[in-house]
Amino acid sequence: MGLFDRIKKAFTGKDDSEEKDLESKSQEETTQESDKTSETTEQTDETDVPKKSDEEISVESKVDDKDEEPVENSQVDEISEDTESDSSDLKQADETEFTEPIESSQGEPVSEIPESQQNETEDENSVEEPITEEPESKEPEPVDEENNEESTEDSEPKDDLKEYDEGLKKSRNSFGARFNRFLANFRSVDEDFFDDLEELLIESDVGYETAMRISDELREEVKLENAKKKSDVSNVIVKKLVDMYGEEGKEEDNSLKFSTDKTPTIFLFVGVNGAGKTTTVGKLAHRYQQQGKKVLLAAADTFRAGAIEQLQEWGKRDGVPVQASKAHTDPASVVYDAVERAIKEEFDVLLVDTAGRLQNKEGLMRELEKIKRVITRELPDAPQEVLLVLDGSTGQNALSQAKQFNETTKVSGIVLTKLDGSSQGGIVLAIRNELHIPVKLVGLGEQMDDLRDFDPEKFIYGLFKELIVGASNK
Ligand SMILES: Nc1nc2c(ncn2[C@@H]2O[C@H](COP(=O)(O)OP(=O)(O)OP(=O)(O)O)[C@@H](O)[C@H]2O)c(=O)[nH]1
Repeated sequence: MGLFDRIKKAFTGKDDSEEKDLESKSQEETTQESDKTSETTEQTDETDVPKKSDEEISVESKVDDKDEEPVENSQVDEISEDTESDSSDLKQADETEFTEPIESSQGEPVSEIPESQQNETEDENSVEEPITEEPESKEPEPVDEENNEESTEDSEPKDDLKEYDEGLKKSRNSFGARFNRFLANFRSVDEDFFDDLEELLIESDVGYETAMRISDELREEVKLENAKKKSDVSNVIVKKLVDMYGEEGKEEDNSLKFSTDKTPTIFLFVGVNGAGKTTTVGKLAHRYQQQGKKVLLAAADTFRAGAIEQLQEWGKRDGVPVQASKAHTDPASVVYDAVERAIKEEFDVLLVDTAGRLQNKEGLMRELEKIKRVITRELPDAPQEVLLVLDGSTGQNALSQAKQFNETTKVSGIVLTKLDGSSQGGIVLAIRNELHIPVKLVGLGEQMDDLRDFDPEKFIYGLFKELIVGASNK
């Protein structure tokens, strides 16, 4: 069973093949009924349906012809080579102070989907209905600074599925609206159909290569599945997207690696400034601290003014110590001190926050290499993870940043942040299909517990919910 059918079965209780069986059964029954009652008409050719409904669209013969398909390069977003200029756009975000209420309790993963949720999903709009903006979720009430501790204890843990569902609402609406506009324009599956489909996919950040691959494979599939109605075509497209994603990720291990002996586990966080490194370090420290682990943070961004204080602020909120030095100290020496301390004082986890920007790109990459060498010299199995933090809302820039970082600093996993924002979501498909670096964590908000282990099935459901469930309401 492909990923699409697995997700559909988990969330609606039935998969496509069962639906098709049901459909053909009911069609058979209807035919038998009409045979009995019909007094006159004898249908000689079963495929020749005399009256086509408005929705039906013909698959033209040229669908076959792959070579003739025009590929418009101009549709492809230019991928910026310069991470420093990418990051300058994000600079403003640095200034944000952490004034949000502190929420606590790491949500534990839920394996079962609550029944109430299943029923709810079955009532969702079908794909042919425009997906209207869902109402924004209610902002959490601000919490009085002095009462933080009390509310931390009282707050309910968020469950994973709900977090994915709520966190991906904007991305889902944006993809859904785009997809509906695309479907609304269609009358037939011809060359224009494939041009528009490629445009839709590229705009949704799935990446150029992936968009072309999906488009090519769909030519065959639309024919094979004999997709004529809009709902059939839509189903084939979403199924293809999801199944291809499942296929590409078969060998992928999304779990975080830990030290296998008594030595501390070290995670090194890299990425351009503003991507969300410090926030992710703060969120993860909170998680491990809540699990009873002894956590140390290292402030190895000694370049950006305010970066050390920002991490120290997180340390205070999390109740964990921060190894820091004065601004402009050699970051490798801060990391050396942190590793020594982590070993000596038997910390379980050391999280290292690094600079997102130096005078130039080469300098940054050299610095990251030096930090890694210092760690490995002290603890040969560390760092257990080099996590590249990418801002999910920067689309294709995130992909080019990942390529650059991976060339110089071997990245073991990706943290995709700000998926609760205006991300198109497709970047997750592009990362898997084009980079093959596993996404390990996702940021679904700014609060302390808005960091989740990446769960591909919940992510895909969160992103395509209406389209997957809608496909069962054909
Ligand atoms: N909505 C949302 N905002 C996030 C998320 N993760 C981080 N942010 C915000 O993004 C902004 C930048 O985050 P930082 O953690 O300072 O980024 P950084 O990579 O450490 O930046 P430098 O320290 O300059 O290298 C802050 O305002 C964070 O609150 C997320 O998952 N969702």
